[in-house]
Amino acid sequence: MSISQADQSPLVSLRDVRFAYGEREVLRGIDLTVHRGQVVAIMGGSGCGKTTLLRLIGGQLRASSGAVEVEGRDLAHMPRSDLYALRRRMGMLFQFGALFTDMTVFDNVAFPLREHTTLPSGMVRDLVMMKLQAVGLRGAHALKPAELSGGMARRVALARAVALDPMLIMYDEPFAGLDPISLGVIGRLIRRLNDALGASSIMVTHDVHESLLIVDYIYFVSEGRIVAHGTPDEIRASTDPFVHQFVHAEADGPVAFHYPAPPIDGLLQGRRP
Ligand SMILES: Nc1ncnc2c1ncn2[C@@H]1O[C@H](COP(=O)(O)OP(=O)(O)OP(=O)(O)O)[C@@H](O)[C@H]1O
Repeated sequence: MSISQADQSPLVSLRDVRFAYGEREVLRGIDLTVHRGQVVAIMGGSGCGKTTLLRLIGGQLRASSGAVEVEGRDLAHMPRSDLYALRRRMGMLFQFGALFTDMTVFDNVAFPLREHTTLPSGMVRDLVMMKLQAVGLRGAHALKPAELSGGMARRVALARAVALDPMLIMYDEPFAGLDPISLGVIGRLIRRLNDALGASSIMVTHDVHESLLIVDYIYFVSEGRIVAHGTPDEIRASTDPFVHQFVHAEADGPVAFHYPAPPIDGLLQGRRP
């Protein structure tokens, strides 16, 4: 990212954001910034609130307190019509990027264009083919999802997520279930599509190694709080125990491997808990 980009106001800014599902507080004061042009990763253990963060940024959920701003506008104070217009400029790739199984690859990618625009069919065709070309699957346009490998299906889901040329692309676990080669391909595509579209991207992921290769900045979330953040170089050099556990895939550390239990000694040799 160039210095001039960094100087601009952030595209996404969360300040002291709290959120609860009913009585259950999930986010407990989140501060997070995404600058224009950046690819940012949000990492953390299962259930720590990562997907909830994406939903807040996408305007599908409203913060209990604090501010969620996109392009400098607080989503909580935006008229509904403006929020819908804003959402159309966000691309989303949900967990496993489910495709419509009864539609061809072409129709899957064309879907958002047909839903949200009145473009003539010739232009829809050109746009779909350009997006499929960008993910290397123009030749697969007539196939059905069942005829694709997992990595190919994910690439189609990527093409669909960027069909409307979003300013912000959000990915929920884009690497889930992929083999190591497909994972590398998807990672590089996320970076390339971001840069080619002049967009910004946020991805929720467990894959720290792939993230370190492609992102500009990483936030670590634990128990609803940001516990560490930094550039890939800062994260690699970090001595923070939480970061260390993630980067070195250690089973135990601040994120416990064991569900809380009494010491095992008393359980062995036939003794009862
Ligand atoms: N609609 C809901 N109603 C009530 N609780 C919810 C709801 N959605 C999520 N939760 C709870 O909120 C917490 C955070 O969920 P979230 O999906 O944001 O976590 P996550 O970090 O994305 O998890 P994972 O990595 O496992 O997908 C979890 O404990 C979850 O059970």
